[in-house]
Amino acid sequence: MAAGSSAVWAAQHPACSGGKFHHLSPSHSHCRPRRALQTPPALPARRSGASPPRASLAAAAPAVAVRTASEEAVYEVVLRQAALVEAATPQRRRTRQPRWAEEEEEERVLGWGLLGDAYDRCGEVCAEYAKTFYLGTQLMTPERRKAVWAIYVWCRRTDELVDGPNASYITPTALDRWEKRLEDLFEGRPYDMYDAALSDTVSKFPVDIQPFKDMVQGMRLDLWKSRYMTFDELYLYCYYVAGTVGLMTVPVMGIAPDSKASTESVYNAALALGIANQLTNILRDVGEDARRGRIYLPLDELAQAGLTEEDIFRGKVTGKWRRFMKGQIQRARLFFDEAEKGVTHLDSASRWPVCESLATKYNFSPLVFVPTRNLINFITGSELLTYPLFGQFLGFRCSRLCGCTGRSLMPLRQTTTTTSPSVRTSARPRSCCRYRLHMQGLRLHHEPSVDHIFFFFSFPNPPCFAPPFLFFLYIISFSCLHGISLACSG
Ligand SMILES: CC(C)=CCC/C(C)=C/CC/C(C)=C/CC/C(C)=C/[C@@H]1[C@@H](COP(=O)(O)OP(=O)(O)O)[C@]1(C)CC/C=C(\C)CC/C=C(\C)CCC=C(C)C
Repeated sequence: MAAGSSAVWAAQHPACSGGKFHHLSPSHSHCRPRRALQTPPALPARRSGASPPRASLAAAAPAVAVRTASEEAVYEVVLRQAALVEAATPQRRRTRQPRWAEEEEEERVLGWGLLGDAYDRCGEVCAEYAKTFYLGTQLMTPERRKAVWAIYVWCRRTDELVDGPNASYITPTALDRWEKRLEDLFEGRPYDMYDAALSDTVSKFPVDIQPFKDMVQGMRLDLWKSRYMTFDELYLYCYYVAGTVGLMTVPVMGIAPDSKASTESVYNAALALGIANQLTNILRDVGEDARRGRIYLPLDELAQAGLTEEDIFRGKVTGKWRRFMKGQIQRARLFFDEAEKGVTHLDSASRWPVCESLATKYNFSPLVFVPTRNLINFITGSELLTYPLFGQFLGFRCSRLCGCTGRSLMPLRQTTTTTSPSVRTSARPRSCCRYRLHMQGLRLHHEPSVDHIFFFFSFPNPPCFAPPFLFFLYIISFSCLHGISLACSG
């Protein structure tokens, strides 16, 4: 499990190491492993040293390699999902029937009727919200592609509950209802077309409900929690809202039949990719979050760096801030490293969209990818880490705004719940600009903005002296080669 940073944290808090639930208190009840997490069924025997991220951490903090409370809790879900997959596909390493035969059969089952329509609708949503990802899924077998679409749509809708146009009306009760609806669809009682597609998916693939429930739990946190005292707390949040995506999708994407890696290690990598992405988003959005009164940074580490909440709110860039951010970036990199190791063990037809997710974050033209890692490089290199605090103030917007439409994915019924003022003010603020534009019915295209300039800083030794078209080629080849080498290796 990705845990590099936690080991660093544990190294700084030796009294708290040892996997004890040392920091749990009533005020941090979300950190308490829930019953479902504590008693997973049929766990496979735990291999010693089976948690790769620990190894990657060992370099950073060789003395400590013990899971923290959150990591323990998440690890249980990983084991549980891995066990489910192992049980469902005992012969996964054997050769399969030819791909064309699989595809023909899948098309026959999914290609027509109401279910076919439901999946097509999911595909349309993906194509609208996540174009590059959608294109990547075209390389998957039809059944897998459609299943990943269905999962994507459920995640997007869940996220939209607290991040969409009706976020201020969402209460814990509304999230409880959403979770009940999830349970129903897992039991074959879908509520609408999108649910029907997911219901079909979970009946065909060995997907555990726990990561889905955990994502809802992450949305619950967002309703009331705006501070994270330690990285352990933040880690759990990142698992809830992003690490879960990896656990949901790998059972669908499949592990390469000839892979020698343990199922568990592939799941650890998948988890790491989600966490790496979320940490990157957090570092990118420090300024935007601060303007909403939120700090998704470990406050104890902030204090150790000699920084206060006030410094964040003031957007003051100092030597202390840069040093602090470098540490945070280093941590995100460890998670990316961990994720990268797992990609080659995925079924070859499923690797592309993952490589896209690993290698790209913002597409500022239909052709050009900017690697996610390079968002991290950019945060490190560009004007020495000032962007997360100032970028948003200066009005830089990410081109992830591309491709949004004014259509909400939520049924009206789900979003008209009334709420108390306190809940209303604490609803998650991210991407609200995007949704404000949604509300105004505007369609956003590639925003010409200063953030394009930043891409100059986002590559090692950028050829800033080159003519623009050479630079253009440089970007394409850098991103594509990285993606291709990942997808083809192994
Ligand atoms: C193949 C593939 C990439 C599948 C993932 C498809 C899928 C189901 C995506 C759901 C994404 C989603 C809508 C989640 C809701 C919560 C949320 C918003 C999480 C954040 C994502 C998106 O960031 P973005 O910046 O685009 O979002 P905002 O505009 O800020 O709202 C997250 C950061 C989570 C993204 C998680 C991943 C990319 C993890 C994917 C992991 C795998 C596919 C496993 C890979 C396997 C190995 C072995 C490495």
